Amino acid sequence: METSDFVIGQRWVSHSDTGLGLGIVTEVSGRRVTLGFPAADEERTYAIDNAPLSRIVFQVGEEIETFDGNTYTVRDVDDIGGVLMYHAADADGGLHDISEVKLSGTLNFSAPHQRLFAGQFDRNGAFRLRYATFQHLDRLRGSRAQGLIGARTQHLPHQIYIAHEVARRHAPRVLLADEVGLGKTIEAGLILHYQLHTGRARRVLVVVPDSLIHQWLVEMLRRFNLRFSIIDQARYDALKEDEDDIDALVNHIFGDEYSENPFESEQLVLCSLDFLTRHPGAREHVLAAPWDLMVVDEAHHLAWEPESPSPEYALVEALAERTRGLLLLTATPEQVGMASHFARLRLLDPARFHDLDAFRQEEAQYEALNAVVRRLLVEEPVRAEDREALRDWLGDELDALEQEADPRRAIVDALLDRHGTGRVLFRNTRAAIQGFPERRARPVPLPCPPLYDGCRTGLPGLSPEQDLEPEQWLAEDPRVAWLERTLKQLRPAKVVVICAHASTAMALEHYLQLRAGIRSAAFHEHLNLVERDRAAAYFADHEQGAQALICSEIGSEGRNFQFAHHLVLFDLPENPDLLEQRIGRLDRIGQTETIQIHIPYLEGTSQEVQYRWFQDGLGAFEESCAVGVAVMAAVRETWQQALAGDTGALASLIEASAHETRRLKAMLQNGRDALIELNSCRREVADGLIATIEEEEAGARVRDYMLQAFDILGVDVEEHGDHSDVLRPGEQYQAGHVEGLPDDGLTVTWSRTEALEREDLAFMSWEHPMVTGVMDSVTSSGLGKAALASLSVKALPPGTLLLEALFTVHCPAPESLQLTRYLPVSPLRLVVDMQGKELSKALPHERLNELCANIRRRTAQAIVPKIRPQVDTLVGHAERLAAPHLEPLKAQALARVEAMFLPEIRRLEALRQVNPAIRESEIDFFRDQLAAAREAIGHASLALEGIRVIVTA
Ligand SMILES: Nc1ncnc2c1ncn2[C@@H]1O[C@H](COP(=O)(O)OP(=O)(O)OP(=O)(O)O)[C@@H](O)[C@H]1O
Repeated sequence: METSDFVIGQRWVSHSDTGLGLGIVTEVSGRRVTLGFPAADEERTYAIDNAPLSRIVFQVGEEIETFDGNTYTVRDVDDIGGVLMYHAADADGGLHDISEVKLSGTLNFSAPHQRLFAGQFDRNGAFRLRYATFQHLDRLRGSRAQGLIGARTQHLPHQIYIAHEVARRHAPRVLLADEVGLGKTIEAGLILHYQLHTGRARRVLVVVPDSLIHQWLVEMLRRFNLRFSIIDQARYDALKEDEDDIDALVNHIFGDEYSENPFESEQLVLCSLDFLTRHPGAREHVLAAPWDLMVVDEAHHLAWEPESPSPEYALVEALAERTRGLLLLTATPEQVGMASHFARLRLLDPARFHDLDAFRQEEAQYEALNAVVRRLLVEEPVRAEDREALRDWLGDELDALEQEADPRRAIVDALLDRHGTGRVLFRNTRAAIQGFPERRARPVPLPCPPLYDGCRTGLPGLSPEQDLEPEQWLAEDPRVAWLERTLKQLRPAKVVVICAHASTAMALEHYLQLRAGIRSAAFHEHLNLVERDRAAAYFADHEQGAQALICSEIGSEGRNFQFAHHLVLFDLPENPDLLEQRIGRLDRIGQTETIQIHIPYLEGTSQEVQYRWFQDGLGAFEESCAVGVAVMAAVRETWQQALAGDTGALASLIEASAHETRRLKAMLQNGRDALIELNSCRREVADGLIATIEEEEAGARVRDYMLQAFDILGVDVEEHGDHSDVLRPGEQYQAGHVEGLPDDGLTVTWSRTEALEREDLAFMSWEHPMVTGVMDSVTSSGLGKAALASLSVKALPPGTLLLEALFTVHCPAPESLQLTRYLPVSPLRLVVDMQGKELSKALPHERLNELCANIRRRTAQAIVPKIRPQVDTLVGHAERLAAPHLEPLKAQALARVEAMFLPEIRRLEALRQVNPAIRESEIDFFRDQLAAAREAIGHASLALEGIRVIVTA
């Protein structure tokens, strides 16, 4: 009997809709046949003449599955009246007779030749796309640029360096402490993007102050295509409303207010620290949810004293213990003191930072350490006294480090880590980066009105309006009239006005808007998040927007106002780090002009003292002053006396502060800062990375690939500009393969430069979700897995069969091992003939693409059953020829795994010498990971991922 004659009970598959699974013939009537598809619970009727169906016949040695889930291996097949009877063995060798009627309705032809035999083959173009996809994946996964090419950002060396250095780590736990406005949010975004893109992390929690929620949300989406979900009170309120009465009753009985944990239902969560610490339910939920990576912005809020950690610190500590990756961001790490700074380092790496006193003593050694490190990097041979110092610092570990491929670098890294903050702290400064516009202080001394007679001095003198009615001070405080005048003079220039208190900001804004007719907006903690963002957006609007934004201190943190060049400090903060935060709103990447810092102060009051101290003692207006808090601690008493009105104290305050500033800066420059700088940006590495990224972006590789894919997947492309296109679903659109293409189309650019100028265009890079989605979809689906082509070349007689086979390395392993990092895709292409000769060099892929033609589907379907034995032989030849390629790939992967884990293990062993708190189990964790990875790599195999059967004509 011909296998194409339909008989009730036979199993067939639809090659136009493979998702239906394995069908069973239920009716044959006249010229029509009806099939049931149990897996899809569907029935379809076809015209017999052109039914897109292929008969499924399992061969001896193949595995079959029955509808009750049992599997068997076929030993023999009989045809009984057109319906097949399989004689098959179970796992114990017991033989069974199984009619094909009993076969499972789900069909999973993973092997390409099985797909071919089942009629599930594609055109040549799909096979080419599949091969191209594996090749690009392999190149991209092996590239140092991987994870760094998708962001809509400029390539700034200090950011690229940090992102690359941190994001590759198994457990990225660092303090990003660049000076204000140098792009810590962007660095964190790059690290997140990298970790998510490479599958190192899936669940991310970002914790920020209330006022920065929206900015983070927007920045992550527009720059990194990362869509975060905000969890706040509103989300909890909505949850409560959604719960029906029965839930409420159950929860009431079991004492659980919310049955759902919203932190578990989202992958990328953005949340305010304040909300988490205030809302006990949220606190419990966030701790119960698993996270791979956590980011805490403005981490200086995590105050800590040895006996009394703040609730914010305690919560972050609890989360930090449960989370592999942790990024803490602050421009002013020492704002609330040295102890808190140490405590944050401890959150990151408790094994290394376990003793505050020891940490303090280490700081005293930084100058000596720096001197040795510098010499080590440039001098040859190493001086005898330096060798001695190295032996002291590193002990026996020195011997192992000397065996490394680049021993000097390994020794320097170990020194920076074991005796500095090397691995965990990154800080870039304006001085090191250069190219920032200047900041100019414009003091405006004003007479103090009698109104403030009772509160000119001490801390109240910094904001004397606090205890008065707004009507009164608005009328009499000369800073108000000056502000009105100045804003009018500066019109239409945008001006950010910052004052310490919300009440001052509110009153001022009210006055400017209603009485002075100046378009302004207020930004303070009494506005809700939406109102704050509306105010910031109104201020940012170039044409219709506000001229002035009047902020309370919360506006001085994290926000981006670099489009403005004028800053008015309506009052001055107590803390020099807060001053730096305020100026940092304008002094940020993207600022194009000199920043004018207007400082109206009332003569003879605390305001004048504070102005003179900041200006003459610390020089903190015109330059970023990282030592401000340390100087403050040293001169605190004199500062308080000066604020209290003691003019003699003011002179000594300025002198002592200037002296201490110079001394600390010089000391840090030679010690701590120098060490941190060494570690924070290695320019030659950063430049190399940027060159690699730019090389990847140059040319039109990603566009060419996507055009190839769009052609197969039915997406219409219309040229839009030099680097941009409009994409629209076409008639043959295969929605399942293309993520995020709206029905009415999408305008995209393939150029980073254009993407930075035109935010309305989607930036298509190798890491855009649509591109990665297409690549994933091609490799994980059967698209292009099997193809049939004809070839006419004189050299080969007609009817000759060739096989172009594509293999990749497969290594099933728990996801947590992240083995794809070490074992690249490594696509292997072979071309074989029936004699088992390997012809890939003689017939390169591109040449075959030119020469091969598609075979009409009906003809192909008739050919396939006839050439089945030959195809099996060709596949056998290909597998035999491929096998020897596996071992070298495994060896390479093993070397990479060891290079990752062995230094990690050695480091913990070295740290344990000084820190008994490191448990053996912590070191065992890495040893176990290494052992598991070794074992998994041992089981890696080559898998046949695609075939093109070529028939010469
Ligand atoms: N590589 C980049 N390309 C384009 N814009 C950038 C880049 N890096 C930073 N920016 C922009 O510079 C500004 C400052 O960056 P960001 O907010 O990340 O700084 P920050 O160090 O977190 O600041 P702060 O200390 O105030 O929190 C932002 O407007 C950001 O969008």
